[in-house]
Amino acid sequence: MTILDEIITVKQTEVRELLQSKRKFAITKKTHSLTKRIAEAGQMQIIAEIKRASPSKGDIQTNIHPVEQAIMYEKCGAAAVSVLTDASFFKGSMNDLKAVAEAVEIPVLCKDFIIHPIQIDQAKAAGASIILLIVAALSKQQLQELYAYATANDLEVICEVHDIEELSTALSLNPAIIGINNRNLKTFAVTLQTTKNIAQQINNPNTMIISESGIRSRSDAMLARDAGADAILVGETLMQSSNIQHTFQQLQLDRRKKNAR
Ligand SMILES: O=P(O)(O)OC[C@@H](O)[C@@H](O)c1c[nH]c2ccccc12
Repeated sequence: MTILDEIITVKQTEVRELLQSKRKFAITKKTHSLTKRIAEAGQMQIIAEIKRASPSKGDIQTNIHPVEQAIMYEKCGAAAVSVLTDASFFKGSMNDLKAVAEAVEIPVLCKDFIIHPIQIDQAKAAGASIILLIVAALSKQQLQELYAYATANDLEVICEVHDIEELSTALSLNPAIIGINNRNLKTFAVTLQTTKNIAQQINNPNTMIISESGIRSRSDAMLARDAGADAILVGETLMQSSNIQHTFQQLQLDRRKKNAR
């Protein structure tokens, strides 16, 4: 059993409990657009993550205050804040997301393992503007249904892929945003080569590409940018930084010209 299988088993239990609880989630919440921010930006954008711990790294930073961290990210020019809401493996919570979404004016990404529409209702009610759908964690049908459900609810979706096969599944949705995860969620192996290999296969110049995971330095950011990334998603490096502003400056780069992919 891979770690991804383990996580999905826990999610199935969480979904069952949510459904049994008959909790109702608020349906009206204004959302902010990540695609708009990316389209209007001259620089490659940074999506900055709140991540206390992870299954691959254990504790990363357990005593930060999510709201203060998110406000700092916003001040430094983050395009969006990603909040890990999974409790069992990442020590996050939906309350973190809610508190962050109330405190910032930029879009907030609910970073979780979504397998059921009720999690989308919950994320939206907590203030998320964007959700993540992990192709490796879903059947084709689940992916299609969840994608349609989220977009019908005015949420933006990052369709996350790790290999070419997952990319072709994702592309069948004609998604606005593809997230290329440099970390294999089954083995935890990280290589930025993944962004390069996969981005090459994305021919639609309007599809936004986010390079996710393992970005530590300016040269990593350059590699992602040169591979065609419109944005990078950075967790650990920012969570462990003693000077977030400086780390942002290191990672901020001008965009490559469109069509140069
Ligand atoms: O901390 P990193 O290596 O900068 O990675 C951030 C982000 O990409 C990573 O947290 C992530 C990407 N996809 C995910 C899916 C589930 C959980 C976590 C993730």
